[in-house]
Amino acid sequence: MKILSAEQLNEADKITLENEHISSTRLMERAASLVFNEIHTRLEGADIKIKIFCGIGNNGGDGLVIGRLLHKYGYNVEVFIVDYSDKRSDDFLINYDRYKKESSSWPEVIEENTDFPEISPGEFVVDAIFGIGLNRPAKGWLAKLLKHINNSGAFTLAVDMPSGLFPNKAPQKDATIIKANYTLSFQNPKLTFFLPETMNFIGELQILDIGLDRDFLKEVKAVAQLIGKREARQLYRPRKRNSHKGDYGHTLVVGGSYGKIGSIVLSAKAVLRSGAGLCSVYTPKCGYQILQTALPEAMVITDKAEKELSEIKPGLEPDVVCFGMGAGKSQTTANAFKALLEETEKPMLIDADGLNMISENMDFLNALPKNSILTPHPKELERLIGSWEDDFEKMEKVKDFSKTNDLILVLKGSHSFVFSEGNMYINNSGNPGMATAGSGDVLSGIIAGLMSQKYEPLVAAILGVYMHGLAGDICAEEMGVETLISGDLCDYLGQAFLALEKE
Ligand SMILES: NC(=O)C1=CN([C@@H]2O[C@H](COP(=O)(O)OP(=O)(O)OC[C@H]3O[C@@H](n4cnc5c(N)ncnc54)[C@H](OP(=O)(O)O)[C@@H]3O)[C@@H](O)[C@H]2O)[C@H](O)CC1
Ligand SMILES: [K+]
Repeated sequence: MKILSAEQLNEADKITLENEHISSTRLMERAASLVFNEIHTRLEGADIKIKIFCGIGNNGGDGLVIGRLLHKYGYNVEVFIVDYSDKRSDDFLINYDRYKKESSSWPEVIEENTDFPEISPGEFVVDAIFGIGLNRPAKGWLAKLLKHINNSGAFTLAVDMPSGLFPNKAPQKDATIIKANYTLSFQNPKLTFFLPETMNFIGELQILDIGLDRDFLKEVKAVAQLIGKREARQLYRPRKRNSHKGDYGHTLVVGGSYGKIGSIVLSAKAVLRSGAGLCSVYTPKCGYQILQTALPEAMVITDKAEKELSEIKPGLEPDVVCFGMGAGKSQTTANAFKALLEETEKPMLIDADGLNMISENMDFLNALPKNSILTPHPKELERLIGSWEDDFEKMEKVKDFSKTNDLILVLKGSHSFVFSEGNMYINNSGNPGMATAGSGDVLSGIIAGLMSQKYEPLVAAILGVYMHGLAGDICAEEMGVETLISGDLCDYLGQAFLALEKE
């Protein structure tokens, strides 16, 4: 699904009105009715106190329509006009009049602190103060009102966006923003819904298709692509019936050091569980028995050194090399890594200590095969590209870094991001249970396993990140987020592939 900016959504709005020959008031009615339906379906007429806070723009107009419909269906609803400006929009005014005509009570107007209503924890708040039109931080009594709502403990539903959050810009450090329990957003998700600094404001997210112009939405260049099941399924290639293990490639996992052999066991297991035909592991001598015992399906080749990688001479030609997990970063290993980079022509996957060694020897980047994949977590990323002011600066820096160096960068996080050629893909599977030791080693193995099956590196990165999250989601459903450990992710990959194939 495309993530669009406020400007693009306003443009879509305009084109829809022209092409459908409808008024903006009709479109508002359509959008807000969908929000009403969602509320009505869940509340089923319950006698719960509903307070709707409406701004004076079109987000506020939506709030008035929702209020009118809830009133019509007999809900216990109170509407408040948050009067932060006298530039009321036309559709706000039309719906303000309609609300007054069709409802027995008139909305209360809030103009200062003393007008704030009391809100109890058991109430239901609808936040329709600001939508995508927010263009500066909320200040003064308005910011206090947002805090008042946040502190009430009431269940808060945000219409289109939590008020105070920009759709495609970082908030100021001290900004006041509605902390929604649930966000019903129109047509397309907005970028700040997925960034680490702002994702916690939206609560649970649901996108409502309000029928904006299909052709426009198809053609417009997205700010980013959100990768869900539908998108992942389009990338997935089911196996042909008539095939053998040679068709699915050979992955070489290189890494491990004394005390860190578990990392490559996890990666190698994930390589095989994601469908690679063959997996070899190149590791210091101390890893031999562990690997042969823990993963008999893998072949093991050992370095001449006992405890660390000293020269990487596997004597075979794999389809893809997955390097770095548990490798350590001694000078000996760094030299071996540099030589490996220089000898390898096919795109590689580099993780963990491989990334750290690059950060300490940035000239290694010149030897990295084009289209290789780097999979840093935020700390490893910082070592690679330096620090950033906010999520937006980080994204710009990563885009530049991946473009300048002709590589694909997977930034791991609650929503992992994939960057390639200036484009951004945001993963929408996964859960907090996956923040556990070795989770990244499994991800590297999945992506490398897909690469060896001749998925293009970018496709392998996007699909791999999605499958990793999906395995985690299925696993967490069954065992809970606390209990999940990385080995489980490998074990649940099978269910994840089955779930992907299912409609
Ligand atoms: N896009 C669509 O397809 C549809 C959108 N709908 C809804 O419309 C809103 C967007 O409405 P809009 O009127 O553009 O903007 P807002 O309601 O979010 O904001 C209103 C005005 O508030 C002013 N503003 C911005 N920031 C502040 C601030 N910090 N303090 C005070 N005032 C502020 C700003 O005007 P200025 O001229 O003062 O700058 C805004 O214009 C969208 O989110 C949907 O809910 C439709 O109903 C369906 C179609
Ligand atoms: K809102």
